Amino acid sequence: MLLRLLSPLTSTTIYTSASRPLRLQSTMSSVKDTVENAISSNKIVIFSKSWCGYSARAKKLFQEHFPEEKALVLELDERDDGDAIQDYLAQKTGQTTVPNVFVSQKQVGGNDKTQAAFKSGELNRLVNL
Ligand SMILES: N[C@@H](CCC(=O)N[C@@H](CS)C(=O)NCC(=O)O)C(=O)O
Repeated sequence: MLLRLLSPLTSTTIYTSASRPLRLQSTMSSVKDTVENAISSNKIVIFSKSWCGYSARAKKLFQEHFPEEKALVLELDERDDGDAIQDYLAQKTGQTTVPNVFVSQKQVGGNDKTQAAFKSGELNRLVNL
């Protein structure tokens, strides 16, 4: 990359290769916006995959125990930006798997942690913040 940029014979390559990071950058910032807006504008956000059993159990917990609260569910396998959202969440939270649950802007975690937070009363506390 550096050699290409320094070579006077590859000026067209300079433009081609320079446009790629710019496009990547704008994709990354719109994914960041998508995730951060979802979290800041919704009390309950579940980053999920439609075929995932752990995601299904987390979604069911909220439907059963907090039916009055409407959770925002993003099914990452059904979106073009799903992989990029998963990568961004990994960067943000250190968690690479779905579901990735947020309540009142706080990351709760995957299904196991969400079930544990429900049992301990922490989930109820966060929902009612
Ligand atoms: N212990 C985790 C397990 C989550 C898990 O294994 N999720 C799978 C999908 S069901 C996953 O994210 N696999 C990697 C992927 O789909 O990229 C939890 O309770 O949430």
